Formats: sequence, structure tokens, C-alpha cells
Amino acid sequence: MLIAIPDLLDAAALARVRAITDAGEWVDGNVTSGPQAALAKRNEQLAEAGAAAREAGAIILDALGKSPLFVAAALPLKVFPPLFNRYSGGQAFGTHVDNAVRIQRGTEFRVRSDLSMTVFLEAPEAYDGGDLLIEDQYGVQSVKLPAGHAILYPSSSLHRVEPVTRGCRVASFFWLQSMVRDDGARRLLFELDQAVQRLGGQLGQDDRSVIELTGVYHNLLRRWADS
Ligand SMILES: O=C(O)CCC(=O)C(=O)O
Ligand SMILES: [Fe+2]
Repeated sequence: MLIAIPDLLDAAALARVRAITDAGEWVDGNVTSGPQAALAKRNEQLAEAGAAAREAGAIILDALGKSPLFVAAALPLKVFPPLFNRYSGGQAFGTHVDNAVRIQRGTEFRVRSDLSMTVFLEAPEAYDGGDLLIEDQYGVQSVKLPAGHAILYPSSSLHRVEPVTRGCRVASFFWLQSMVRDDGARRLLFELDQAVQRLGGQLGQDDRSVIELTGVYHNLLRRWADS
């Protein structure tokens, strides 16, 4: 399931992230790649352990925690510290699959990548190409969103970034481990959650059926969640 998170960053947060990342130290993107991804990947990345990635990453993590849509869709357990990349001058990232387990360098922190996320940090009009193409069970989905918007997609999918032929595409990208490992189960919970929220808005949160359905949601989550 692909889920767009509109306006994950508001204008002020986006401006702060860009001010920090633009002034940061950018290095060859292949510093974090395995040998297969290295063949496919041509971009730049903000130095992973640097202050810029940490500070800008903290703004993104804060925004994630405040987004009810993100929390409902991802049911996050552990989030890898956000990384930042940029593509220009024909750079691209060919078809690849993300590693199943990500270990934060120099630490014990490890995340099973259930979900991958890209937060777009540049206006789509400012660059040509750079679409994120994600192969899911319904075909190839093409994603290019306004700055501050994000896309959440299964880490199990093959995906790629098309060459950027004008301007510069800047993004944050990272992986997360969900409390609910199975994509199908997570999707059912999300659909149930969204429908119950809507029903609660129409019938009132004290409606008996709304309360019972909320109970069904939590009891399913209790069955399926790791913590
Ligand atoms: O730049 C992107 O949107 C995705 C990057 C990506 O797929 C990766 O680094 O594994
Ligand atoms: Fe990827």
C-alpha cells in the first residue's frame, strides 16, 4: 500500500530543514550502499553522522510524531534516523530493493525495514525527472509530490528514481519498522481506523457502534502488534 502524507512539513519546518541541509556537507551517495545498490545509485547524500543530518532529521521525526495520518498508516515502532539525498545533472537511482535490516553505524540500533519513506524537499516545478517509481501489485506507481509532502511505501517493493535532467531534487529518505509487520494486516487496520474515525465524526464518539468498532480495532492491534 502506498500512502501519501500531504503537508508532513509545514512551510516553516520545510524552510528550516532546507536551510540546514543546504549548508551541510554532501558526499557521494554510495557511502551507504551495498554492492548491488551501488551499481544503480548516482546521487549525493548528506554526511550520515553529521550535525546537519541530525538536526534536520530531528525536525522530520518531530513532524512524523505529530501526523495522525502517518501514525495510523505506519503504526511505527522504530524509525531509522532520516537521511537526505539530492540528484541533479542526470543523476538517478536505478531499480533496487532496500536492505531488510538497517543498522545505524557505530550503534546497536537496528531497524527491520517494513516501510520506506521519501519526504520531498524541493518544489516539483523546480526540477525535471526525479519521479519515484514504485512497483506494487497493481503495477508501477509514479510519485512526485510537492515540497513538504511524503510517501510511505512497502520496503519490499522494487523502486527507482528517474534521472533528474533539470534543477535539483532534494529529499529525505529513511526506513521504519512497524508494530505490524505484515503489509496486508497493517492495511486492514488503517482502513478500519479511517472508516471508524469518519463514522465517529458522523454519529458521535459516544455512539455504541463506534465504541464497539473502536474496540475491534484495538483488539486486532493487540493481536498483531509487536512492541
Ligand atoms: O530518493 C528517493 O526517493 C529514494 C531513495 C532510495 O530508494 C534509497 O535510498 O534506497
Ligand atoms: Fe530505496
